[in-house]
Amino acid sequence: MLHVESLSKSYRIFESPRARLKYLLSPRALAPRLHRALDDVSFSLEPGQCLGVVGDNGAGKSTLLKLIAGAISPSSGRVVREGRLTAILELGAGFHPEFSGRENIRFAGALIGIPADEMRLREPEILDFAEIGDAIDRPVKTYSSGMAVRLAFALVTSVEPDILIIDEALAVGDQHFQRKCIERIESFRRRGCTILFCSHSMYHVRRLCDRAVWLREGRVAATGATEAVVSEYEAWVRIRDRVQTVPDDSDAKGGERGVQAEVGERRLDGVTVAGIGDGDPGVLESRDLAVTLHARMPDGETPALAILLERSDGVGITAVGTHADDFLPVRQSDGRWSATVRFPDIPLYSGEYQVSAYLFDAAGVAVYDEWKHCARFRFVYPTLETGIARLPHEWS
Ligand SMILES: Nc1ncnc2c1ncn2[C@@H]1O[C@H](COP(=O)(O)OP(=O)(O)OP(=O)(O)O)[C@@H](O)[C@H]1O
Repeated sequence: MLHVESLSKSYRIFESPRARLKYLLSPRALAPRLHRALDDVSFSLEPGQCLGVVGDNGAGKSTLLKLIAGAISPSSGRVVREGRLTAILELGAGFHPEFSGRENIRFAGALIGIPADEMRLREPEILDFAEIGDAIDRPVKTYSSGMAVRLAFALVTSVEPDILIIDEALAVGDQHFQRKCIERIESFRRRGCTILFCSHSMYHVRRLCDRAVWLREGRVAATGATEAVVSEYEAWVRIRDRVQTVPDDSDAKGGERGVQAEVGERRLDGVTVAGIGDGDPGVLESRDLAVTLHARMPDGETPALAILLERSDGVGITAVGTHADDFLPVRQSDGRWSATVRFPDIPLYSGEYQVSAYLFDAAGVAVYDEWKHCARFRFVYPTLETGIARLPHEWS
């Protein structure tokens, strides 16, 4: 239904409007800087699949959706799609501000290829869904952003498309409107409509999408089943939010330091999980889970070490760190720092689990190194209950 192949987009960045004009008038003028907003993105969607597009502000989500909708053209790569596509790209974009909502409905019909008389037939249903009352005959420039998006959503979904693109449309609606939108999106999906849904609301992405793609600085950071991708993104956000500027006297080049930082002297140097048998993943042979972390730090600095334990589908179980538990890692004779965390009689159910390791500064603020999913294991618990963890409990 939709095939996106090595899609990239670079925007030209001009120093000023004047520089833009000069460049347009004379190709020999100073060439603009290029900003790569999307870099080599590929995926395919089948009919009825709903893809959530997640990522930080400026990660390239809207650029991707605009390219798929054909609103802008790619610098390289291609989009192959079938059937009728409709899109809500930017709130209210496409509406003419001076004209009324009703007039805009008629223009929009022409734009999405619906004849005027058919559009008139659909009008009552659109008005009914948008629920903006008399405002339909007022100029769109007087609408609140919530009203504009109600009308945009009602309009775009008045004809069932084969591919529907929704960029952040639910964010401004109230709960009643969000519920209606979700119901409509779900009914489209059941009937085989392919949907791309971009949102900062992980709740909505989890609710609506069966697949997700996480964009980071224009590149695909993760893609796959929604829960795995969204949890990975959320874990990364949690870590990133703890990041602060590294002091000037460090070997860092300054600025904000993310989890991908390559700080040569500050790095993880080994992670082991005790008692994992052969296999992929091997079975944890003990009821206790013990993870040992090793790290290197420059002389005079102490590290904080942490692990994140997740189910293999990305559902987080727990994150623990030496800084939070007031434990100082131990300096070994070879100069490495080490710490072992032990979970006695680990309260998990049978399943596959993964461990990620992190190296922080002593306060647990700056992230120096991260080994994501560096160890995996299977845990076998001899009863049939399911869930995330076995909570201590009692009956009475
Ligand atoms: N027309 C443009 N000209 C120049 N740069 C642009 C243009 N449109 C977007 N960009 C830049 O491209 C990058 C990706 O922007 P995009 O709008 O796709 O991000 P996004 O993930 O949708 O962000 P948000 O969550 O804030 O909507 C950003 O750095 C943005 O500043």
